[in-house]
Amino acid sequence: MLVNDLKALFHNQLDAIYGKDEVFTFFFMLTEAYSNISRLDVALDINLSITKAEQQPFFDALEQLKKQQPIQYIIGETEFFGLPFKVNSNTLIPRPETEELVQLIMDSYTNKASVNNASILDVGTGSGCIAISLAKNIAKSTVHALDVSAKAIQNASENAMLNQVYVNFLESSILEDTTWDSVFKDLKFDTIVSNPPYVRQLEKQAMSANVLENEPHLALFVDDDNPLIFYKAITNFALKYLKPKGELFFEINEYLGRETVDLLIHSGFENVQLKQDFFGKDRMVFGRKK
Ligand SMILES: C[S@@+](CC[C@H](N)C(=O)[O-])C[C@H]1O[C@@H](n2cnc3c(N)ncnc32)[C@H](O)[C@@H]1O
Repeated sequence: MLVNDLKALFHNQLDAIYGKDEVFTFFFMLTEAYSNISRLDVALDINLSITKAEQQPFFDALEQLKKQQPIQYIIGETEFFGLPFKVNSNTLIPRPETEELVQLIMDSYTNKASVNNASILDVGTGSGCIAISLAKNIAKSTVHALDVSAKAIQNASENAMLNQVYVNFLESSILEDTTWDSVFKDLKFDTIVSNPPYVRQLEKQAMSANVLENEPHLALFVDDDNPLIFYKAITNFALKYLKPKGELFFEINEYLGRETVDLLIHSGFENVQLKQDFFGKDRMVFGRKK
């Protein structure tokens, strides 16, 4: 079959669901993942063809796309901070906003030449995207990462191997403060970072079906009556386990910026700042322990 005919079939069956541009992107993500054919190859060689055996994964992907399954879960891999990450339905698909959070932490280390052998903790690591990106990019750092989900820890461990970095993964709930001493023993951190669950139930109706029906709810949702539950627990944790002058970084719900800033200020953090993401939405809050 000609690759161009296969591409036409994708447009034919999916344009009405996703729009032409998105289908174009999906198709090339699939050709690169399944047959190592680049966009340029397709554009330059209109007679390029693939065998019957090579076609099958494309037909399977087409069916999954029709059901609005995320392309990253279909391919089983995505890119974050320039690195490859395996993803599956047990882990949130890493978002570009979270790359901005990682960049913020990287910048903080550029300004902190005095910190050697930085000790970093990522709470709610999921695919490990934050922890692994920091381990890869901050020289001589020791990175620890926590998640309540054993399947997420499994996925994150595979990603650490894939990216050839060491991360100390811990399976535990940050909400159970009685376990902290046994899990963390005498560890103290220069940086604690978290992108915890922060979507309220009341925001569900504004979410797209492919997120709601495919991504793990454990990673997404909090109760409407206590939307900052993770931020409160992690802030208390940071008061105990951050070194003096250590920093706490959060990705936040765009509608709860003021409340998260107040939480850090009332907990005694200094230099507390709210930062917007690329789209101009309140997305990051950070502060320094006294
Ligand atoms: C929004 S996802 C973030 C995943 C990843 N860090 C990222 O930025 O893509 C939140 C993560 O918190 C984890 N989580 C949920 N409840 C938790 C708890 N009580 N203790 C620790 N982790 C928890 C979920 O399993 C999920 O992996």
